[in-house]
Amino acid sequence: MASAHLSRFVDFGRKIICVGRNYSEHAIELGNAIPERPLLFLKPTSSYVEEGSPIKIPAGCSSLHHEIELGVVIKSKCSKVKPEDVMIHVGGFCLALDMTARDFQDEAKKKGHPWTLAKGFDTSCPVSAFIPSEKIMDPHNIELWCSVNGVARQRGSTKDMIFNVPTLLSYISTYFTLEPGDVVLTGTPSGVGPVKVGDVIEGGITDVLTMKFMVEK
Ligand SMILES: O=C([O-])CC(=O)C(=O)O
Ligand SMILES: [Mg+2]
Repeated sequence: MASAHLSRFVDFGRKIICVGRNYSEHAIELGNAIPERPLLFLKPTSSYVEEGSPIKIPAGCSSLHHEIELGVVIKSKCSKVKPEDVMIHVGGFCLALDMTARDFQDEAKKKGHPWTLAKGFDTSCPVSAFIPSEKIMDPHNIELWCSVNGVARQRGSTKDMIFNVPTLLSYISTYFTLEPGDVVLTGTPSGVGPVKVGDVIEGGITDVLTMKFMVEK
């Protein structure tokens, strides 16, 4: 698929598959165990929001958290692929925020309920412009950062991922057929925290791109 088409992954993508607790320091900061296998959950594509539109706090949420993450954009259909064969299905990347209603998630965790509402509400997946693969020579050696109102909150390197991108994609493809335009969010480094109405969240991949979102009611 031509990357001009792939650049509109937000319009035609079918799935957003997210990985949880893929950085030890983040798992620890929320009091969670380090996973033995990738922890997966989904967001609906209706959760996408692009720059120029705001992030909206979901009804009843009193603790909306930012989680800055590297997104991997799939360019070709594949299923049950080995780690060594999977990267040819990657068309590029994006920067994303896995916006999380932490209070909803905490309640769901206590009750053993799914995270769907905590992670999948409208505007829970702000994304940057598409980044062609050529711009990221090594997805395991990039620096992600996130600030709120100009104050640094998160800074981490993708070299600290517990499961690297080929391992994640191979594992995911064992259970879900990956399709063009699908996006895999690869987990967040430490430093997650709350935002409120009027805040400005900025994120970046050092030397590659930045993005900015306002938080509204
Ligand atoms: O909510 C969480 O802590 C799990 C998650 O999405 C992440 O680690 O990126
Ligand atoms: Mg996350």
